[in-house]
Amino acid sequence: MSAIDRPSGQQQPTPYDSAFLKACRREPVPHTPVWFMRQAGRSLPEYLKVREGIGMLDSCMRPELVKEITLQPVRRHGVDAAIYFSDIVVPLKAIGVDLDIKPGVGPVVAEPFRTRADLARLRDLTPDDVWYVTEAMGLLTAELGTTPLIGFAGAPFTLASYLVEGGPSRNHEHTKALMHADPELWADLLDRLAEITATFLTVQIEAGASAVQLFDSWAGALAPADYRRSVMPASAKVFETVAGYGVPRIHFGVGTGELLGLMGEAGADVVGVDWRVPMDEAARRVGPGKALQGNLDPAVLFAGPRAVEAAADEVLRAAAGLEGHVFNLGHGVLPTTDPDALTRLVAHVHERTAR
Ligand SMILES: Cc1c2[nH]c(c1CCC(=O)O)Cc1[nH]c(c(CCC(=O)O)c1C)Cc1[nH]c(c(CCC(=O)O)c1C)Cc1[nH]c(c(C)c1CCC(=O)O)C2
Repeated sequence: MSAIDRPSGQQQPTPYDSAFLKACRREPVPHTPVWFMRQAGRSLPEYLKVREGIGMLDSCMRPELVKEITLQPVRRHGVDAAIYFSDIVVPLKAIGVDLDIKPGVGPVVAEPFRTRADLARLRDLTPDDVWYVTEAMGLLTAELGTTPLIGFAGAPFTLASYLVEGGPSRNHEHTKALMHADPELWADLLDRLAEITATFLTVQIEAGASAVQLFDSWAGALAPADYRRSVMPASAKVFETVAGYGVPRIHFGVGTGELLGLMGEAGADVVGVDWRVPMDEAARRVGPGKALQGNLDPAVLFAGPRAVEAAADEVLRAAAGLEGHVFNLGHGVLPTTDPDALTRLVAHVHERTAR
């Protein structure tokens, strides 16, 4: 039985009836569910402790450690979902791309992708390449019980940006240059990445993920016409490949106010919204038939409890008319965030929205 099937008879309870999955399916909820992008990580002292002396990518390949880090924010904050501890570049590393995650910088690729010959460096991903994901997810779902586990992957465009730039980039100039100068090579590159990403998500769903999120973090750098023509087909292919499992598919990017409609159209069930667009306006842009996730500005968490509550209430007011709302930040938890501010925020949203 997969994690999303409705439990029946004497079977173990599953996450199917959790507030998070109900909100994703746009069903009535007992309270608005909350989780935070980057909830597992540097804001938690218990994370820093277990990660001591272990590289980021190494830590992603140790199932017991992944289990512990994934569970930490669930235990501490009482969030409504766990997000699997990994990184968007893990599947690329798993097929042999020479890359590392540099602390304070992000993913750095030894030899940037620029030519057709580079495509040969992107072989198919197989489940065996990421055996540790299957193992860690098995450990996690056994422990999480009715709490849903969210799997994730980087979207083809965001992965391509790291590969082509060779690392984090403000302007994505090499990536956009390739997209415009050699549309055929660009399409082939994104299609390769879509296949790898789809396989990576499939592995996670088969191992028990109750929902999956596609992070197209840097898609907001694109004009809508370029997104539609040169990026959306690859992301749509990813969503289409995993559609048959029936697990909610979340699609998120930063600065994507002008792309929200297209990001829904790409095949998402839930569209992630950053803090720049109010939730009611985001709902208009996305259109009917989709749930929304978001969108408190992560920097507001530094403003003290009263200001955080006021800002959270504003998000809830704007989202009040939505059919499905998953409360989240508009981007990831900032590393210096006070964890207690997150714990208080979860309790506040639950209290305010209890029905
Ligand atoms: C763009 C992107 C990356 N990785 C990810 C994205 C998309 C989300 C987003 O837009 O923020 C996704 C990601 N990365 C990580 C998670 C874990 C799950 C969670 O959300 O709690 C998730 C969902 C762990 C991580 N991934 C990384 C860390 C920090 C490294 C560490 O703790 O040593 C963690 C906890 C490293 C990483 N990896 C990446 C960056 C930009 C960084 C930060 C670099 C830095 O500032 O040090 C690439």
